[in-house]
Amino acid sequence: AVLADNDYHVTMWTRNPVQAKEINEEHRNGKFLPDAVLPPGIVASTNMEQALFGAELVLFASPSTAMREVARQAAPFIKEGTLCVHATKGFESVSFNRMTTVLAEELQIDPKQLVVLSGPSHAEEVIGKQPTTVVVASACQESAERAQDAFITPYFRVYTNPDVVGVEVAGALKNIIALCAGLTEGLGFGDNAKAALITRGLAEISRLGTAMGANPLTFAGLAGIGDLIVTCTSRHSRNYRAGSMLASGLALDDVLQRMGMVVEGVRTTNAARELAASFDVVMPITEQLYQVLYGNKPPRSAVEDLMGRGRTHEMEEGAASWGLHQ
Ligand SMILES: NC(=O)c1ccc[n+]([C@@H]2O[C@H](COP(=O)([O-])OP(=O)(O)OC[C@H]3O[C@@H](n4cnc5c(N)ncnc54)[C@H](O)[C@@H]3O)[C@@H](O)[C@H]2O)c1
Ligand SMILES: O=P(O)(O)OC[C@H](O)CO
Repeated sequence: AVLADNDYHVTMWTRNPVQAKEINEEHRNGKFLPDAVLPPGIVASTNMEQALFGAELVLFASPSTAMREVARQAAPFIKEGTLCVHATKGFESVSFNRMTTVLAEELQIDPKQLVVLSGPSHAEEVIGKQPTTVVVASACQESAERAQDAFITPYFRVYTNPDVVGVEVAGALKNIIALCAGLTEGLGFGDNAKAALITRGLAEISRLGTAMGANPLTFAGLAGIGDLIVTCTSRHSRNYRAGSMLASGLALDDVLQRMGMVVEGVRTTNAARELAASFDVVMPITEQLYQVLYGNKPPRSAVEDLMGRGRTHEMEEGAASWGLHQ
């Protein structure tokens, strides 16, 4: 819808013919955005070749689990020089690859053509043209600026950033903390607990991200603290809502069934735990959520264990010195 507002001819690809028909004939996407009317110029197709014909920009927005499969189908129809942007917030299962890695492998294009778009941007508000800010990151400044030009509108402000790793890692990991924020709300805890999760969550996201090669400052930006705030506080967040349902005692499978939409934080918790182990990074919140999701640990015990951890310094080892600030 943002691209259509910028006068692009937009074709959406979906595997679901009923959804394509609804978009084409009623300009609605009822299951996902029930209250919205789509710009009438948007066309939907189940035919990948038709959808990508002549495209100068392709936006991949599948769940992370489907990215490789969708990119593989798209690859034969993407021409040289096409800008490939993705808005997916997660890692690939098993390989724990970032999404630009998956896209580079499947599309066989120069990584300079790849861009990640991330930040606090619930679709329900973007479609209503509510003021929203996002970041586009690419290894190539020109590609980032092409994406910025394509997406920027008076209600959708786009910043650029060269830190692809940081923007992708921040966007994926914030969903873990949002699940936890929903859990604490469901347990009846208050705003102090939520603020603690956001702050200490940001600390462990930054630790893993910098170990993976990110610029620490990215985590103070839109993809980092910006998306953490919105996902940990918004009624639109599926991760937050799923966390709150888990706290009510529902089994994980039942929660996912009821959500009927992707809850990226569930798989990302496993991915982050594995990445933390391989980069030798401590992620206590992620570890406790993993035990709740995959080890049947009662959420209340997880909170007790987090609160009862050994005493630590707020900053990284060596990042602060008593002598300097007294
Ligand atoms: N919804 C938001 O506000 C929002 C904002 C920014 C980023 N994201 C990210 O975008 C990604 C997608 O989220 P969403 O909200 O659109 O999820 P969703 O669950 O609402 O929709 C996912 C769509 O992908 C389709 N799909 C699933 N598996 C597929 C496959 N194998 N092949 C083809 N299509 C498949 C589903 O049928 C559905 O239409 C996620 O990584 C999410 O974190 C979402
Ligand atoms: O609904 P969620 O929890 O998947 O969050 C959607 C977006 O990532 C918010 O920026």
